[in-house]
Amino acid sequence: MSAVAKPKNAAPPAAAAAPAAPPLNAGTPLDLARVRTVRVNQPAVARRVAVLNASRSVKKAYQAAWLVKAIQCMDLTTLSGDDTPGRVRRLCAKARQPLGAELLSALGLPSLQVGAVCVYHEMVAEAVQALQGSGIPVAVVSTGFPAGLTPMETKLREIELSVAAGAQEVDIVISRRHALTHDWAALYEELVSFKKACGPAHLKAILATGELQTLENVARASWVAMMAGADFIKTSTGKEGVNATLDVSLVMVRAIRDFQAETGQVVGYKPAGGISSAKGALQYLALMKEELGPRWLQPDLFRFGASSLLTDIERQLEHYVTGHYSAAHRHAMP
Ligand SMILES: O=C[C@H](O)COP(=O)(O)O
Repeated sequence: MSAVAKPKNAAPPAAAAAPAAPPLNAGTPLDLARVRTVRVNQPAVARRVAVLNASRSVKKAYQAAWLVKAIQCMDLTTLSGDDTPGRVRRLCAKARQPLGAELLSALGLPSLQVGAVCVYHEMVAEAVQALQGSGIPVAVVSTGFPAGLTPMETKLREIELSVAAGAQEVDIVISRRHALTHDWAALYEELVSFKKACGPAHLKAILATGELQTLENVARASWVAMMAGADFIKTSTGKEGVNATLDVSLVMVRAIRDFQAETGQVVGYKPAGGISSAKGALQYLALMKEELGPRWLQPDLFRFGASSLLTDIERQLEHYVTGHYSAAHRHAMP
């Protein structure tokens, strides 16, 4: 990077002190009557999303501060069949230092790191070792990710092995058929078993919303997952035809809001899949702030699941401090 100077007339992004993390979600008994009352007003969702899409995004120092927040809330991810220990080590180095030293200093930040590193089970031990001493947790995708069509026994063993290898967060996939056939009791039981197998690790429930057919199914599956003790609800694996969208996100965050109002339990949110632009990330941050409040802009309650988003954020931040865009390949992910 060419010499970077702090832009004039612009405050540097502030590094806010982290609030105390909420306890794990204890869940509730399955309340089928409550699940069945969940409705989604689709025209209202479309109107709200249109407003979000039309909103002018924040500029200059405010935008830089929000993009730094997006990095802090990122599950930096590699989920490829050709992942290697070397790639995972490079990803972990990036997780520890997501921005170059010069850029970091120009932003006035003493340090910065991502929310977590997300990998397949076979890469957990490598990631745990590479992140030692950083405080960055390792998240693992599990339970037959991405389709979730392996035997239950295998799924539970997979969770146990990953937690034993040091994963602190487990991103499980639900059996979509339970939501598609409205067998909410089966979905609840499955998730309760996953939660038990996680022990002290956080359970992040991937609903694979692009395969659930209706927003009502998304809303009801969100409720069942939270009743079963999910600490986060997550949209997608990144492998479905349709991944994270603002529509499903609105439905899911409103379920989180209502669940908290009715039970007192605080649940996090993770949109994932296809979020690769800084502009898109800003829309999600605005959604979280407006729908759930600033507490959901902290990494213990909000994460982006993304494999390539950091590249664009880095470019935008470099533009903020230098006034120039660099080539995307200069910020390529490992
Ligand atoms: O959970 C994370 C997703 O798999 C990442 O999806 P992406 O590669 O489209 O960013």
